[in-house]
Amino acid sequence: MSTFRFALAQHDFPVGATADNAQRVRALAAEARDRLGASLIAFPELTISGYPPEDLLQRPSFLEACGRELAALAPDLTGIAAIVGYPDTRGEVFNAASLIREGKVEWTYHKQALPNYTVFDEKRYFRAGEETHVFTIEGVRVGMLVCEDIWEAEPAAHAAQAGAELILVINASPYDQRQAATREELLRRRATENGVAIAYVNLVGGQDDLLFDGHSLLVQPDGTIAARAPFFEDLLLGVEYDSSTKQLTPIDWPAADTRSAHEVMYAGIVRGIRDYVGKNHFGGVLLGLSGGIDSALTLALAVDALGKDKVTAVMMPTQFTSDLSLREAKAQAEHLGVEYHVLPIEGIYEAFTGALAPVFAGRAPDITEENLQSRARGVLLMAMSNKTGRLLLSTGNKSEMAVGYATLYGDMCGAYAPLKDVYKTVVFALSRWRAGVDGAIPMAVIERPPSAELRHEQKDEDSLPPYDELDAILEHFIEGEASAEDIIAAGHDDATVRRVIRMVFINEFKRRQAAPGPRVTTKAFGRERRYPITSGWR
Ligand SMILES: Nc1ncnc2c1ncn2[C@@H]1O[C@H](COP(=O)(O)OP(=O)(O)OC[C@H]2O[C@@H]([n+]3cccc(C(=O)O)c3)[C@H](O)[C@@H]2O)[C@@H](O)[C@H]1O
Ligand SMILES: Nc1ncnc2c1ncn2[C@@H]1O[C@H](COP(=O)(O)OP(=O)(O)OP(=O)(O)O)[C@@H](O)[C@H]1O
Ligand SMILES: NC(=O)CC[C@H](N)C(=O)O
Repeated sequence: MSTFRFALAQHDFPVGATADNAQRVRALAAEARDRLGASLIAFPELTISGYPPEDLLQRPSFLEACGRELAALAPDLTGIAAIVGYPDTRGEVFNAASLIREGKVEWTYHKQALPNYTVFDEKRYFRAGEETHVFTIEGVRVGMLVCEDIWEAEPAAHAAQAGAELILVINASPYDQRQAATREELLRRRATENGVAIAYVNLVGGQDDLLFDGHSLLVQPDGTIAARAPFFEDLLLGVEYDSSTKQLTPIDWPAADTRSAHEVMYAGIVRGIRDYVGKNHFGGVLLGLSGGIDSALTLALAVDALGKDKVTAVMMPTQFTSDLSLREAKAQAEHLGVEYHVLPIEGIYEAFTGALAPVFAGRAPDITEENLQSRARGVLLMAMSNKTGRLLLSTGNKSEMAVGYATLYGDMCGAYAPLKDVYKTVVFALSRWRAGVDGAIPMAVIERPPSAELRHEQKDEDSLPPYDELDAILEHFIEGEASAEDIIAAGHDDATVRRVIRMVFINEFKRRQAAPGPRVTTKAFGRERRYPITSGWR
């Protein structure tokens, strides 16, 4: 009979911070040994470099630094073995996991399955490993896998055939709204196919447009989930494996997450803002607060991420700004306790149109004048960003980014776009939930009809289909890759479908210039959906 105790480090390992990441390995290994009595600790995929390091992997000096940090860990980790991920360079580069035990790097495993789809480009950087690896610790035979390895059947099967009774998978698996369910189903399948227990440890944190959710898992050989760690929290998790019963037992895990899917998405976006601002060393954020729902939700998210003292909201009214907008923007800013300014832009707008009058003589006002208002706001917000060192959040949502309903160099100004991958209908759902917690978003803002207030009595629905309909069409087209005919066959109006699809195609140029924002759906704009700007295909 043999039981052994190990630890899973569900933690953030920021990209490129090689020395800090190695220090975090030392600290967590000591804590796992002393507090949890663990004889092994496993860290997430590419621990030292962070994930994904992208083209840093093409710099020899970066690869050397990763190798150096890994080697320097060996003498420091005493009384506990550690599995640490890093890019291993041997002529070619491998996505590797090494076991450090008793002062030396005992072996190194190379990831066999390299993902090269959706947000992953691993074949651009890595050569695939070809060997199964099973090792013994405290009398238990453990199979070593790295992330995508478990998404294919063979690596786990080969480890089981080589005698593994427990499989340890270290991961950097990004969040999307369906991912947790997909992973669980997959892990159950691998456990039952091979009659092995599986311990799955995942990275946490925001990295540019990716969110890593943690949500580490323990799976019994019969496919039962023995434990689920909460989403988006840094945790050191203890585990006991009993080889006489082949069961895993969580030691001291926090209660399982009971949050709804929308609450988890909200928590992910909060984490994304906090990590983007913190890891890029900004003192805070600012945003234009219009009295509409997108900026109201963005403000609530920013305050939840950073605290009220690090957030500035600016109302910039014109003659088209309604009393409701002025009242509710002020009410929300006061309720949340953020720094709040009112900067009218009427004078700036008149100066612009006055300067342009000689060139525009004889031309009727049109969208040009609407865009000037949006751009005047962008100029003021960027000036405030320059002066205060606060980063500008842009407030556009996925529905708007899809159809180009935003002004280039206007409301598209900004460094990070928290709602970039959130459809407008989901903006409503998240806002209703958040308003219900403590009134962080005024109900009057949620219930009013969406309007850009760039001319009198303007409503979004004058120029766009109702958001329920728009989002349903967009989801078929973007996430589902459906054709116009498929979407029409699903019950949508022919002319509307064709108009929406046309808008998505012709607005690629705007999306290429848009700020990054956290990915929450199964197909986000950006690295995951790369369309040509110049294209004859409609
Ligand atoms: N293929 C292409 N490649 C590169 N650049 C291209 C281009 N096509 C146009 N352009 C350029 O882009 C310009 C047009 O883009 P842009 O200046 O942004 O202006 P545009 O797209 O014409 O207008 C902005 C749209 O956003 C809506 N809006 C604005 C502000 C807020 C909200 C809201 O409620 O959230 C909505 C507004 O109602 C309007 O539909 C053209 O004048 C041209 O310079
Ligand atoms: N009066 C205003 N004062 C401050 N910022 C504004 C104002 N009007 C627009 N903005 C900024 O421009 C963004 C886009 O605004 P707009 O109202 O045109 O569209 P929207 O998509 O309906 O957004 P929202 O729901 O926040 O109003 C807003 O989210 C806000 O950041
Ligand atoms: N880093 C990886 O190998 C991740 C790929 C995997 N399919 C996932 O999303 O979990």
